Amino acid sequence: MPSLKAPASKKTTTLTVAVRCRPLNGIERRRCRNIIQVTDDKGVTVLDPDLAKDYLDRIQNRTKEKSYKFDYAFGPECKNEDVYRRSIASTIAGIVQGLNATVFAYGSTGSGKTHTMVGTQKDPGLMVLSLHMIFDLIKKAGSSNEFEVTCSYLEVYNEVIYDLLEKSSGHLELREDPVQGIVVAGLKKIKVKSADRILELLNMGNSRRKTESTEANATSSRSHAVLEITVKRKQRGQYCSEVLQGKLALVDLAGSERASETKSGGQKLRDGANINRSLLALANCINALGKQQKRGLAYVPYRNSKLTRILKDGLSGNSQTIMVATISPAVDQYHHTINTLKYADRAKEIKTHIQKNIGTLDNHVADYRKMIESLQVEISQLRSELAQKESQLSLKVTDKAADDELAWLNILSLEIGENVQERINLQNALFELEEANLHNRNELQHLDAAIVKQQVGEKDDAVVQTLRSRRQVILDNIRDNDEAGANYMKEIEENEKNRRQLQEMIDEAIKRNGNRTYLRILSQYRLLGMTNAELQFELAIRDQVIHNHQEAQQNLWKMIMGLGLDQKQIIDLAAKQGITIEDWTETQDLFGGSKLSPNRTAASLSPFWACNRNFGPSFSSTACIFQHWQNFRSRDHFEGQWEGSTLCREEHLSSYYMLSHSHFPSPYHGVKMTEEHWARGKPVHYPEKRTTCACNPTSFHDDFYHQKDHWQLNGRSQCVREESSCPIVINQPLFANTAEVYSIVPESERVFCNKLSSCPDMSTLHSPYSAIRPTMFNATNLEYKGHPFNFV
Ligand SMILES: Nc1ncnc2c1ncn2[C@@H]1O[C@H](COP(=O)(O)OP(=O)(O)OP(=O)(O)O)[C@@H](O)[C@H]1O
Repeated sequence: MPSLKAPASKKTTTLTVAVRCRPLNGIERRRCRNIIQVTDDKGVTVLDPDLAKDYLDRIQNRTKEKSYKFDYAFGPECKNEDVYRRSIASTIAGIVQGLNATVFAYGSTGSGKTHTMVGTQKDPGLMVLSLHMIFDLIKKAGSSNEFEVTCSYLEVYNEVIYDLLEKSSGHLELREDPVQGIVVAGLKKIKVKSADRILELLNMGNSRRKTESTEANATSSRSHAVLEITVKRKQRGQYCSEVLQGKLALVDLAGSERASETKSGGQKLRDGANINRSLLALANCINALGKQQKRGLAYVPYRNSKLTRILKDGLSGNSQTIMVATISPAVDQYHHTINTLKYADRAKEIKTHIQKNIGTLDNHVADYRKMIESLQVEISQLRSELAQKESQLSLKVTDKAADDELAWLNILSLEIGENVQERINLQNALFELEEANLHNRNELQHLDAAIVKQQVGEKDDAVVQTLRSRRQVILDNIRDNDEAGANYMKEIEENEKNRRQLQEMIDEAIKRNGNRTYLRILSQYRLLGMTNAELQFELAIRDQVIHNHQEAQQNLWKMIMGLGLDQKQIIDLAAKQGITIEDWTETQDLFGGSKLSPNRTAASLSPFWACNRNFGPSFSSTACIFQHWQNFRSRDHFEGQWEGSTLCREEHLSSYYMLSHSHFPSPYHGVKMTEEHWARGKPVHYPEKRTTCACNPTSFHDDFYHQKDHWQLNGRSQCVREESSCPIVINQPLFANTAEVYSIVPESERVFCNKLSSCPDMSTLHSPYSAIRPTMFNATNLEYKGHPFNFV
């Protein structure tokens, strides 16, 4: 069981924003006026672009001149070295100490992003300078430390991720790892021993990067490039020393432009639209994050583009982040310049949290990761086998129609992959939105209570006014988030429609074709099956991490309980720290079984419950379903029994996870119940041992067996007792199936099943209180087990 570890110290910091103005180029010097003044090492003034002002503007002193202050400002005379030394170097030094950092250049096309990040031979950019510094620091650290440096380089082009260190990279997908955050599955990570080796790789990657000549820039980057350097540090010769892991992401964004300005068409126009989509998503994230500091929980739409998902950590997670906003001094770039400075100004508000990454991986998580790695190896083997078979096939193929068909199938399989990824992404977005709104609703409740208290008692108008305006902000957030949720739902519907179309196309192809194509489809399916398995393992890891967190939280609660504080004192103390206790009953078994706070509403429950309620069947049936013990709480039968919520969770088709929620009668997990544990239908003794079980549904029935007085599922007792009036009392087995969740409300001696989600009608049960998964307790099953458990 994981123990509660003292957390590594976390420091909240704001994004560092540096503005850099490039010099006018030859053509601009002849044709344009310079409108940028870097007033000091922090200030930038954009002069009014209109020299000929109309009379009214002049007499009213109206001007478009604007001044800004940033952390750093660099004029046209500054070299990359100056930018690096003043604004970046100290952050880079943290990488070898186990800290994360992100540096990205943001600005319109031709404003100098690539010049700043990549640079030239004469004026090497921030990527090159950072690498040299990292290796210098490693050298200085001496022989007592052991270092491992790895490097990856990717580009996002037209919303597809490519590996720039691979000669002909396929499409790569993003994966959400609960420990590492967003990772790019299959991205090559090369171990490097010197800065020169990385520079070699960098040059190779840059030569593969998509660039085009546009009206605005002769070598305009059409893709967003991310160079990531990971530095692991360990004390040499020590068997079990801490491993520090620092990560540096250096990002060169593609240029944003208007199609009309770049005079682009065709493919270029498509690139432009996708580039702008990513940049728009980035701008929206900056907006929301900037706002969030002032407004509470507004949803941040990271999921709207691959770029923002990749940059998520740099924008709000564990990273010291530096934004270099690049601007052109040319008067005809006035609007772009103001736009860039506006976002740079907003970005100053963004907060991130920096924390040393100290190796503390649990063994089982590492095991899962190994499994994923071996699966990935298998997938890549399968891919190359497939490629081999295809080339053999194509040697024999003379028929053009068949070739076309194969090409079509290739596109189709890519589309299937994208469709699945998109659906997962959208559903995760819904979860996040729901969680954000849950916090908002919670705060709303507290605010309402505080307003009523003020109005009834102290009557301080200023306080009431402040509370009311905060309330309005929260209401706005809820509305915005609900709107975003509705849009995501629409996108899910659209995605589902596409999925059906793809399925129909495959069915049609199978019907029409002979052996070869059919086999090909099967191979593709197998490949997708592997990817699916990989995704399920990701979920398993996530569940495991959630479970560990719950355990750690429980230990924390124990500690708090040990201090002898009562419920109110704890809530007050937590509120002072800005912490809202959402589910008080989670703590109740730690209070020695005392009953607490029965008056909860959906808003104060755990997020899982509310997500089920708010999104209804279509949401829950595709993501996860949760059931709440609350259904029973008001009933007399349950006086004195547990009243916490139970979380049952099923993900995808092949894995079935049941997480112990601490207030679920967790003392019983993994423990066989015997007579002495029961008195008048209630448990009287809490054994100590706890486990969480995970089992495969195919073996569900076999694992679930009945013994004299208890049912047991993979080591978890289900507490069954026989009574004369009703044959079996099942006290608390609550199960969720992908599309079926039932609660059973006790009605005197009878129990009625309530349908909570889409499922066939359920019969009435002869049992005072129970909730069951019907597929498990069907009549045959019970007859087979020899129990008089009757369906009416
Ligand atoms: N600080 C600078 N000093 C000298 N030349 C610069 C500077 N910044 C940019 N340039 C020059 O301006 C031109 C455009 O710069 P760059 O390609 O870096 O722009 P960009 O913002 O990356 O454009 P895009 O978004 O289209 O890729 C290049 O020729 C580059 O050498």
